[in-house]
Amino acid sequence: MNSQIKPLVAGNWKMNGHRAQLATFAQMCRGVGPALAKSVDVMICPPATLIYSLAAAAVGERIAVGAQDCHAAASGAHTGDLSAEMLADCGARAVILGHSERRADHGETDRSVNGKALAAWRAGLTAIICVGETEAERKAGRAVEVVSGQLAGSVPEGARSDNTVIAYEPVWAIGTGLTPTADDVEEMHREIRSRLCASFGDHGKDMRILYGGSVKPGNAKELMAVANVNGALVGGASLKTDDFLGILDAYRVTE
Ligand SMILES: O=C(CO)COP(=O)(O)O
Repeated sequence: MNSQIKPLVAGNWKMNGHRAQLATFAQMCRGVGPALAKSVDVMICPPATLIYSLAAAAVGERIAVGAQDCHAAASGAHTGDLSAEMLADCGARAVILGHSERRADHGETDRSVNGKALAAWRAGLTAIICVGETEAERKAGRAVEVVSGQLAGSVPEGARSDNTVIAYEPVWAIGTGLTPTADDVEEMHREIRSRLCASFGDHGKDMRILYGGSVKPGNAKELMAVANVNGALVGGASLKTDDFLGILDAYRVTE
């Protein structure tokens, strides 16, 4: 286990969940006791429609609430968009940025993600910046090059370990049940760490690097034990209490 950095397990609910899922969130909160919360930070990033209610339900609990995207501006004529300030106002503490689904569906670029990260910091939110190669890029032997380029373009100057989290999510592992081998994860996370250290010095050393892509209770322990893996960004398995708590078991300390 990576001892000196406190890991973070964040659930990304994507475009799933109605108000009925408040009950699921309450169950999850009951499953995260003080001992577990000592070894891992836990977060759920619901769709924007649920941020306020989940954040209200999270008061006094050990699960934080985050968002899935923000606009780079603080306010203005941007129909349908939400600013980082609005998300913070609703109780979000962090925002996922540059997820591959947003890069694919909404044409987000490293440059736009960079602007959104600055907006997140401006509003006092932690930016969870996603990077990851496609299957074709991995097969072409370009995975490290692609991820390095995304890091260089998406993570603004001034990134610190307390305002930025990196999430490595190979696109081909998202929602497919496929995961890279532990060796492949280790290689990529080592590469990401060395680039973060080169760009951000001590902050790069301490910045959390999450792994995301088909994390399940059955593989969490192995993946979370890989060097420089400081937690997980979980999609499908974060929608069900048992699955999510099963992933968190990777951080339960048995006495
Ligand atoms: O995209 C993801 C989290 O952001 C990963 O999704 P899955 O865990 O469903 O593969």
